[in-house]
Amino acid sequence: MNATIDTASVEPLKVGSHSLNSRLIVGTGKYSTYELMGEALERSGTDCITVAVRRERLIDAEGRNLLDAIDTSRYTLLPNTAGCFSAEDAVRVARLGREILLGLENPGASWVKLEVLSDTRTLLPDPVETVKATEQLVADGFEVLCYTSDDPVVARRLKNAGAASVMPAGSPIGSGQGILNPNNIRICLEYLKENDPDYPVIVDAGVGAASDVAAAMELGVDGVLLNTAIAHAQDPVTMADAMRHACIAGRQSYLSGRIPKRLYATASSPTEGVISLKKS
Ligand SMILES: CC(=O)[C@@H](O)[C@H](O)COP(=O)(O)O
Repeated sequence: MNATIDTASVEPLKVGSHSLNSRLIVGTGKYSTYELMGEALERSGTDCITVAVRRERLIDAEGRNLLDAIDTSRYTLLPNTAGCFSAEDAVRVARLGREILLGLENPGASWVKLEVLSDTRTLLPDPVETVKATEQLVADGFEVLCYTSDDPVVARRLKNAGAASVMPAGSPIGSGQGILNPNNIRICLEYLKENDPDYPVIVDAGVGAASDVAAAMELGVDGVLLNTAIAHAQDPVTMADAMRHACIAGRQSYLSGRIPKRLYATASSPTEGVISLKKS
C-alpha cells in the first residue's frame, strides 16, 4: 500500500525550518519488535519520527541500536529528551541528540522535542524547568518543540521564550484518554496564534484511538504527535493506517468549516412548495 497518496491532500506542516508532508509525528518506543515498528511507521504515512536520545532507549536488551532499524534517509528524526527531570539534564541530552544526528547527516539535528518531566507517576511536564530549558536551547541555536500541559498561560510563556512549536498534551503520556480539555486546547490556539496564525501548535500525548486524532485536528491544531496508541494497539499496523486517515480527515474537516451546532432540528429537504400532506 502506498502510504504517501493521501498526505498530498493536506498542506505541509511547517515547523521552524522544517516542512513535513504528514501532520502526524510518530514515536518509536514501546513496539514489540523493530520490524513491527518499521511497518507501522510506514503505514502511518509520517515523514517525521521522534526518538528518545537516552542510551537505554536507543540500545535495546540485545544491544541493537534503534537507529540501525530505521531508514534515516526516509524520515526526519526529531530527537526528544524523554526521561529528563531537570532543565540541565534536558539541555545535555538535546546536545547529545544533535551530535548523533549530525553524524547521520539527518536534518533533525537542528531541532529537539523538549520534555522536562515532573515525576514518573504522572509524567506531567514541569513548567518552570521547561521554560528554563527552552530559553537555553533557543540561545544555543535549537528549534525547540515544547511538550507542555494544556495550560494556555504556560503555552504562551513557552512561545515567548522562543519555542518553534508548543505541544500541549491531550492527556497524560500513554494514558490513551484522548483530549481531556478541548476548551483549554482552544484557548492555547487563541493565545498562540494571535497575530501569528501560522504558528504551529501540535497536540502531543494521550491519544488512544483514531477519533482522538480527528477531534484534535478539528479543533484547529496543526498536527498530532503520538506513540502508545499505535505501538500498543492489538494490531499496530492497521491502527497506524487509521491514524493516518484520521489526521487527514480531521484537517480537512477543520478547513471545510463545520456547521454550527443547533438545539433544534432543521429539515434536510425543502418544506416549501411541496404537495403537502396535512401538517399536524
Ligand atoms: C514518543 C513521545 O515523545 C511521547 O513522550 C509522547 O508524548 C507520546 O505520548 P503517547 O504515547 O501518549 O502518544
